Amino acid sequence: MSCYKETQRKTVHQVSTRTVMEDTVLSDKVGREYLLKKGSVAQLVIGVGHGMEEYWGDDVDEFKPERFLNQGARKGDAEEGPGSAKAMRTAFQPFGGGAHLCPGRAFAFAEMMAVMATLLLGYEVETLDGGEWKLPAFATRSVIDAVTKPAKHGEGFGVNIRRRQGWENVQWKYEA
Ligand code: HEM
Repeated sequence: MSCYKETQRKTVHQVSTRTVMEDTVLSDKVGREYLLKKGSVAQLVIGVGHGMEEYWGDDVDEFKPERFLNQGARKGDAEEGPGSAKAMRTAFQPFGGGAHLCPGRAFAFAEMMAVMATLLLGYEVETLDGGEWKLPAFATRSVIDAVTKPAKHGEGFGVNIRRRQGWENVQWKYEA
């Protein structure tokens, strides 16, 4: 679960687009005000909050699933600031929020868990040279990328997959 969330944090870069219905003033926590004019288009880039040190701490650039461990137990924590359960909850919006919160999120989660469980149970997955797996560098992303891609189109990032011994003839069936 924590790997799933950390992968989303590092890769989901969706943009929510809204039309401003009325002149609206937003203020930030240092008191600066921003006027959003009626009729203009506002875009909220989810990946920005996913990469801000003030929410995640100075290890924000690392792939570190442990940060999501015990999140349920930490829910009521009074602690604030970088890396706190509260800060992470505020910044972590892979499925958007509010009226347009992704209705497919449970389905997407079930699909990903099914694929991961299948791979872990039934297959051997190895790097091309048989060595340790390393997180690839990410390509520079633009605001229109929903998901961050590996640099150089994933060059050198292949894996060998084969059926695990004893699981060669297993047929997989998924029910929801
Ligand atoms: C990991 C996979 C997915 C991610 C990261 C994701 C992310 C998002 C985000 C961020 C939004 C909000 C967009 C906005 O605020 O304008 C959204 C909306 C939406 N998603 Fe997903 N989504 C995923 C999978 C799915 C799946 C599997 C389905 C359908 C089976 C789906 C259907 C929708 C629909 C219909 C909306 C529009 C909801 C509305 O406007 O009220 N999504 N999604």
